[in-house]
Amino acid sequence: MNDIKLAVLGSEGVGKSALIVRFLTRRFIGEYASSSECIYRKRMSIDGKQMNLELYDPCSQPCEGQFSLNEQMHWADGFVVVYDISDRSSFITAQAIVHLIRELHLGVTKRDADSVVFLVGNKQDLCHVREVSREEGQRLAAEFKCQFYELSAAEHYQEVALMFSKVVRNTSLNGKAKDRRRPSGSKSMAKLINNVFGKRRKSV
Ligand SMILES: Nc1nc2c(ncn2[C@@H]2O[C@H](COP(=O)(O)OP(=O)(O)OP(=O)(O)O)[C@@H](O)[C@H]2O)c(=O)[nH]1
Repeated sequence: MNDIKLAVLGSEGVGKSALIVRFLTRRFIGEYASSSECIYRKRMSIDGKQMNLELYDPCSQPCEGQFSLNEQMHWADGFVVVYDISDRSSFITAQAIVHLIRELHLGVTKRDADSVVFLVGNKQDLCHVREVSREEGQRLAAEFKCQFYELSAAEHYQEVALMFSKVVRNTSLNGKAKDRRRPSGSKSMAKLINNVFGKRRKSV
């Protein structure tokens, strides 16, 4: 599996764009337009293998032609679910998203119960106003079989890059395992859905 599609999900203002931009450009930019959704593209090498990565960054405000959550679930091979450690309500939203990802069944979407989900507590630099403990994050991740990270898009580049590289690697390995046991067809259906929705693409 050389084409990897990742959806970065979470409630408004948790730092989804900040994490993606940090990963793609190494920079932290304070403010990001949140009125449009984007698919960013990047070619990267993992274990000596070239990968075509697409990263979906949804917009929190309603915008034209927006992916519904269900469409996001169909589209993506792997998920990064983000919350803000200084905002409990964002943790509750992250919990609901992870639950939804795990709930949808094989056959309904291209994913199955084993799809790769990383749970990320962002804004670790705001730990003095923390509302969600690291242990709560770890517990949620363990319950839903996710990998767990606490990060700061504002302060960490290496950790953010490592996290994204791991999601890509794990998603690629997971896809290979699925390809071996899955009858052909579901992949082309996913591609069709992607073409029909014809998302705007950005290259960084
Ligand atoms: N202190 C701190 N602020 C951050 C961090 N990451 C993002 N922010 C800030 O949080 C705000 C929201 O960041 P965005 O990246 O736009 O969040 P988003 O989840 O993409 O938001 P929407 O596009 O509205 O859904 C901005 O003011 C960022 O500067 C972080 O790690 N630490």
